Parts: sequence; C-alpha cells; structure tokens
Amino acid sequence: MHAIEKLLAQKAGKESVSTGEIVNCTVDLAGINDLYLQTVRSFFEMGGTKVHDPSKVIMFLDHYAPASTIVQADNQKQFREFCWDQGIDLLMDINEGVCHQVLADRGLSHPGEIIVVTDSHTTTHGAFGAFGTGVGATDLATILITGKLWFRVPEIIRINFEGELPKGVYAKDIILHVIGELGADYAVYKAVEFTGFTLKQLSISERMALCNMTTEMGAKTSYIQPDEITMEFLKKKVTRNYEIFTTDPGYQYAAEHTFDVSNLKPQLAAPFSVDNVSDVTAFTGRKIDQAYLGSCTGGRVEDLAVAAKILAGKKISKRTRFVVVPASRGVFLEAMAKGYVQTLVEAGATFVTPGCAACLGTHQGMLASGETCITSTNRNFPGRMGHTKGEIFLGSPAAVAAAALEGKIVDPSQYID
Ligand SMILES: CC(C)[C@H](C(=O)O)[C@@H](O)C(=O)O
Ligand code: SF4
Repeated sequence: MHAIEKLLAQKAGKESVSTGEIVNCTVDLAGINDLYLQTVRSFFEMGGTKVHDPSKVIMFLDHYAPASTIVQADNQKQFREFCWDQGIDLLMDINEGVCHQVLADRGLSHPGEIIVVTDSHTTTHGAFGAFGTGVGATDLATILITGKLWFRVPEIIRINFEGELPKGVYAKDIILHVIGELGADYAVYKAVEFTGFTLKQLSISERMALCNMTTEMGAKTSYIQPDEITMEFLKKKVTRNYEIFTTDPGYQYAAEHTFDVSNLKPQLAAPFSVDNVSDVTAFTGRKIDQAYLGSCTGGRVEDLAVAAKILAGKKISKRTRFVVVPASRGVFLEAMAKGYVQTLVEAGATFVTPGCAACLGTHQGMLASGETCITSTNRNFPGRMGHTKGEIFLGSPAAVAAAALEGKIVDPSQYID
C-alpha cells in the first residue's frame, strides 16, 4: 500500500484499503472558514445539537478579515457565537490569517492525520505528510455531527523532480511548469505525491507552495513523505504524537512523471488559466498596474524575504502598486522582526493585515477594468482578483517583487545574487 492508503486504512479502522473503495474515516481536524456559514446552518438542518468533539474543530475568519461588508460582519458574528456556544476554543479570529498558514504556524498539521477544511487548498498539508482535503458545507457539517467523513480512496500519481533548482527559480515555478505540462484537470480526484532529489532543496514553505497548487490540477490531496526537513520543522511546533506512514516498495502508481528542473526558467501562468504557462521571458516588458504578494501559496516569510532582498534600498515603479499581505500573524511578526516589513514599506509597498485579501477578489487590492496584475497567488480566471477585465499573471514571489520594482514583467533571476 501507499502511505496515503495506510493512513486512510488506519482512520477507517481497516487492515487495508484499495483504490476506488469508499471508506468512512475519523477526521483529526475539521476547519471552517468565514465563507461557509452554510456549514453551521447545515449542522442544525441535519439535526445537530452538540459538536461531536469541539477540540477537533477550528474556525477561521480569514477570507474577509477584517469584515468589509455588513453581511460578512454579521456572518462572522454568527461564527463567533457558534464557537462560544459549542466550546470550540480554536476560534482563529480576524487577527490570525489564512487558514492553511495558521495551521502550519500552530503546529496543527501533522503527518499521518486527516485534515478537512471548507477550502480547496487544504491539499497544502501534504507538505507535512497529512491527508488534507477541501469539502463543502454539508460534508463539514457531517464531521461536526459524527466526527467522520467518507472518502473514495484516490488513485495516486507520482511526480518526481530531478536536478538542482537554478538561481531565481522556486517551487512556484516548478508547480506552474508541471500544471502547464499536465493540464489543470489532470489530477481530478487523484492524489499527487511529490518525490525526488529536488525536494531536498525545498523548505517547508516551498513544499507548502507545491502541495497547495495541486488543487489547481484538481487533486483531492497531495503528499510529500516526511523527511529530516519535515521533522526539523515539526519538532519546533508539534507537541503531540503522530504516526508516519511509509509506502511499500514496489507500489504501483496510477501514473508517474519525472521533471528535470535544472534548466527550468522562471515561469508565469498568463490570463486566464493556471495551465497557460510559459517562461517569464515570453512576457517581459509587459506593463503591470499591480504586483500582489500574499496568500496561502506565496505569502510566507521566505516570500517576503526574497521580495525584501530585491527591493532593499530601492523604490517600486511610480505607476505600480505593490500590495503585500502576510499569510498569517506569525508570518507578519517574523517578517517585522527580520526587517522585511520595514524594507518593503520603505520601497513603497502597501501592507494589508494577514488574510485572504484580494486573492479571491473580494476586497483589499482589487483590480480595475483593463488592469494587469502579477501575483504570487494561485488562480487567474476572469474576475478572480476584481474586475473580469483585469488580467492576472501568476508567478513566484521573486517575479512579483522584480515586477513591482520595474513596473513591468521582468526575469526575476537577474535580481537574485
Ligand atoms: C472560500 C473558498 C471556498 C475558496 C476555496 O475553496 O478555494 C477560496 O479559498 C479560494 O481560494 O477560492
Ligand atoms: S489565500 Fe487565496 S487561495 Fe488561499 S485560502 Fe485564501 S482565498 Fe483561497
């Protein structure tokens, strides 16, 4: 069996599972975000009165943090009251940040566990060897009532990376390249495992970016076998025991792909699809109105660090806005302590408090008609960050910072020593 199958088998109380089987699993952590008040409504509609185990539930007020509309303010009020009534202590209010980063910061994402959030990018937690997946309101309400949820054991695809990453090329470039090659619907309901030499070069932050974007291939979940890098990260954060599963030798994957990254150039996904990917050089010189650094894909400390490095002692281009949104309070604090916030604000960045902000086009950095944005986020369909006639290029944090500096798309590798 694969590690993912062993994990699902254990959570279903079975000896083994096989692809396609439906299993009913105990969920280790269930998260609800502030766009999903329907979860609470469904909980009551389905006959719920008391949450099965409030210690395994976490609430995130992140997508509209702080609330920008009266409806959202009202929803957030109802979420808070639900937590207080139900004894849910893990209420991550508007001061905490994007759910996936908050889980990582707090050491709540563990190997060998099932994490389900009402958010598609829950695949991010594959970076820790967890089974992370996103669901809708009624599925989440089912967990609230029973502590369990059914899953279809997914086919598992192995994506192997060989070679050392060139200067100025990051996990974001790798995953954009993979999605460009395989397509945005390649992994629908499949699990994507990343393996190979290149992973040894990738920090937890970079691995989170990789796993996060498997959602943009349709993946149900993603996986990286925990190693020394994972352990190093977890030992500073996690206080309780967890189990690490390993894949049996000779396991037959549904498909296997190998990418050599040693000659990879910085990548961009051009409007209006995440798989419309090419080398950044195809668009160099293209003027941008806004550069956006943030989200659960590209708003971590390392992302702000590379931007600060590129912009230290410089000013952003006069006709460009640079919106920076730390993914979490933890990221914000660390970036302040390390001086990145100071550097970026001096360079002309506009800071937004931790949260989803304009990543999903609802507030705090929206695009006007006809504007072009380069962003470290994960989606670029029409209207994703504001006006449907806004054009969005997805790139690495370095590509975003270099574009903010020049006011146009440039090859970021020239800005990295
Ligand atoms: C709000 C949520 C439903 C949504 C998702 O699931 O991905 C959001 O986080 C996004 O990125 O579009
Ligand atoms: S930061 Fe963006 S992608 Fe991540 S959860 Fe928020 S809206 Fe979704």
